[in-house]
Amino acid sequence: MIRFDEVSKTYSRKARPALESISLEILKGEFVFLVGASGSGKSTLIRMVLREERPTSGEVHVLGQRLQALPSRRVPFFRRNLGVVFQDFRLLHNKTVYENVAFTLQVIGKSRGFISEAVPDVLKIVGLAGKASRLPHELSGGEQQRVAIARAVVNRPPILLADEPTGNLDPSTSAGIMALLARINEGGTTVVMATHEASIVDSMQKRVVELDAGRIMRDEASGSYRRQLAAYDDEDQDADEGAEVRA
Ligand SMILES: Nc1ncnc2c1ncn2[C@@H]1O[C@H](COP(=O)(O)OP(=O)(O)OP(=O)(O)O)[C@@H](O)[C@H]1O
Repeated sequence: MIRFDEVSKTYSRKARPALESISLEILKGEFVFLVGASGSGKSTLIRMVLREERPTSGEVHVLGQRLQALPSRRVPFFRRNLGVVFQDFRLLHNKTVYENVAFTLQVIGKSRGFISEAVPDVLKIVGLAGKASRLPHELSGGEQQRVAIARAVVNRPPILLADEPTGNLDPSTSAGIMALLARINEGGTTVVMATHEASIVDSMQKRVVELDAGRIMRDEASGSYRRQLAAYDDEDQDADEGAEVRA
């Protein structure tokens, strides 16, 4: 689904690389958390999947396509396969909930008949069936994020990318958004989500890829926000525990 082969990205020659020799494979149907300190490269990695950024070296493959080989004119078509959700929702403020979701389908040329079925269906899935004619400012933050998710998945993309989707929400609203993302994932959509929120990662027990200064320092199939100490039986245990407490 998504493959990074030795990918490095340096934004400017003076800066240290934002990503350094990243090799990573994400399979169909996985739910993957990207975690790591601010500036560790999570958003850069997501932008590379979208082909908003290109690697300085290495190769990115998404849905069987080598992105470096993709001509610019084909990028918009390629992006139809990717739903994207951000921390700040990015809704069209002068359009209703219905229109926000329908707009995505209009842009890609879907028929009126298709739109009039698909939009109510997806609004039901995200729990907003009764709020189709509201404007974004008439909704709570959690509801606005549900509209953004509806818009991202209405065309049933195989991949959903979420960059800190709960960053502006309180914990109970975030839990609802996570339940929704989990349900979308159970429907077969591959989900890649960058987050700083330990409690969310800990509660889901999904794959965790941790970045540190542009490198992968941990990739666990079912992990927590922080590395869990293994039950060592050698004498290094005390030293390791000390390091963990300081971290
Ligand atoms: N467009 C850009 N131009 C120059 N440098 C950039 C650009 N975008 C990111 N960087 C740098 O690349 C590094 C990684 O940034 P990135 O935004 O990918 O990290 P992040 O893990 O998503 O951080 P955060 O959690 O704060 O969103 C940082 O050092 C950042 O300053």
